[in-house]
Amino acid sequence: MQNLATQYGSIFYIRLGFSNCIVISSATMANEIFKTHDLDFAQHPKLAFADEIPYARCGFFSAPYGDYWRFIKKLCMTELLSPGQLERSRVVREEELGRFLRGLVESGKKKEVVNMGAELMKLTNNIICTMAMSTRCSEKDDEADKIRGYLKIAYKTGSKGPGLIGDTLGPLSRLIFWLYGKEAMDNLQGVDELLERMLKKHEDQIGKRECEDLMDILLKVYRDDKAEAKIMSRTHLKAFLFVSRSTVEETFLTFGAGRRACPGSRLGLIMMHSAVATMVQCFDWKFCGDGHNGGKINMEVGKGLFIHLAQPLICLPVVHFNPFAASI
Ligand code: HEM
Repeated sequence: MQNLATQYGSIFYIRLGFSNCIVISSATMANEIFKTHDLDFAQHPKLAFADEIPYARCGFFSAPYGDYWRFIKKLCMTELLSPGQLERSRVVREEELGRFLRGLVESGKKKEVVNMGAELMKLTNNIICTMAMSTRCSEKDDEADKIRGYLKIAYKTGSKGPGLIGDTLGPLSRLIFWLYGKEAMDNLQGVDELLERMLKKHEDQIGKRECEDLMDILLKVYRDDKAEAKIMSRTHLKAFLFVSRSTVEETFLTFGAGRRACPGSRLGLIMMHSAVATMVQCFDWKFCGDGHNGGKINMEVGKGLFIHLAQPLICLPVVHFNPFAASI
């Protein structure tokens, strides 16, 4: 895209399969799109199999710009991801970060290399799952294992076809759905049953939990008799909880902009800053990966829905400040 922009300028039109796209690459144009014409671009393209796959239209990202989207956005900004809720869930992040740090210190002491992508993914998943439903994704219990399994399959099948957005595939989408649709549907059926069980468990414990998680807050809203809350069905509720993960992209609009900008940007930055600060403050890093260029990190991007390195980032943490020294 960058090469094309150098050739064709800061605004150009491109066809991706059957989809029409406009690529913008200047601050002035971005301002024009996200401020002056924000409303015209507030509609996200729907997922390729939105009509077949349950949840596809009920999630936040794929929700059409309208009453439900406005309601969930308000709920995010005032409750779920509000500064107050982020402050209340600080202890969750501290605990998980401590666990992450302890693991790295142990690996450093044993001179064991670490797959950083996998460790950071585990850290983020654990934080988000605990904040959302008081369940750690990497615990050895049944539910956590299942969540991890479903997410893995969702990413895998999503990157093959069902996760495609817009009408990129045109009439071919029927063929792709025939190939991969069943896998996606079976997986979502499993997610649905699991979330239903977890919702029931949470419903039984309403008012008993000391620190409310996102599922508690959503359930309270769902059970509220006021008209606005009725927009939310049980499927909406589950779609919202089947949270998407994000990786960090280094652009000026990392979190998008305008009304569809990322509502989790504050939480994303908090998690990223504290993880990076911990890694820099406590360790020197020795890069040990294979498949890289003369000892340099290979920045080639892997295939899939989210931006990630094609080759795993394998490093040896060399401890230079051990915060647990007194207790270990
Ligand atoms: C560093 C981490 C993150 C990055 C780089 C990121 C980036 C983005 C981007 C680029 C968008 C699309 C904006 C657009 O379409 O214009 C987005 C949307 C979204 N993000 Fe994030 N995000 C991050 C973390 C999070 C977190 C932690 C959450 C929630 C827990 C979250 C929830 C969402 C939701 C719900 C949307 C859809 C908003 C809508 O459609 O109105 N994100 N994010």
